[in-house]
Amino acid sequence: MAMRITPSILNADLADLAGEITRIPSADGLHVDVMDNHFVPNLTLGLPVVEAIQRHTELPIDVHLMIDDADAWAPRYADLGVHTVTFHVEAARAPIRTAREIRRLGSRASMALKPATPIEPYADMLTELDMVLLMTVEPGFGGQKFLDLVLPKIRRTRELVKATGQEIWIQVDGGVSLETVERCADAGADVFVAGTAVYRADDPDEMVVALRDRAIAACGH
Ligand SMILES: O=C(CO)[C@H](O)[C@H](O)COP(=O)(O)O
Repeated sequence: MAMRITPSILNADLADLAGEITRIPSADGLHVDVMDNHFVPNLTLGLPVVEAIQRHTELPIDVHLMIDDADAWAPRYADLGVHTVTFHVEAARAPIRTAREIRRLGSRASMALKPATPIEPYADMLTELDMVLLMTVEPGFGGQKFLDLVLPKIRRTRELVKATGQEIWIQVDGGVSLETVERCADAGADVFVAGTAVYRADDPDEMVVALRDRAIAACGH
């Protein structure tokens, strides 16, 4: 199974995004956190900045919407032609319709769950998704401590994904580091968002490679 590292730019130098992106050529994608100061208590960037980032990288862009009214906004990001659009189930009134709309517009559809949101109620809609994002911190800020309590949910999600017979990626986001990546991979994750670990490293690209190597070594599924 492929293990993918998608660094989050949240902890990069946001005033030099174009430069920061060039520091991670080995990444499998670029994770862009969109926050609205309503769904989460933090504010980052929106459509115009994502559009600008697209002009500066060939990396697949993975937009993580931490915003209210996900049903209305998610298609606007898919319309930009990004690789993946992730919306939070807690912010969506019609998650199946929204996932279908993202796919119809040509992006991969992904749904995120906060640490306390269970996966079981959404088992039947997994086939509408290309990826499930399991938050391993409360969404809103980089640099938080990884929540071990999410590990059983990663295992359960892997079981449910296996049962679909489809290739649905499981992404983890928050506190992912050289210390925690193995636990996530062993539990069943295959896409890893890392912000602080990558952008606070002396050599961010070396850290991307090291994280992926550890994930591959620990993959227990
Ligand atoms: O979605 C996020 C916060 O809501 C970030 O992507 C995440 O926290 C990554 O940062 P770090 O690796 O520093 O935890």
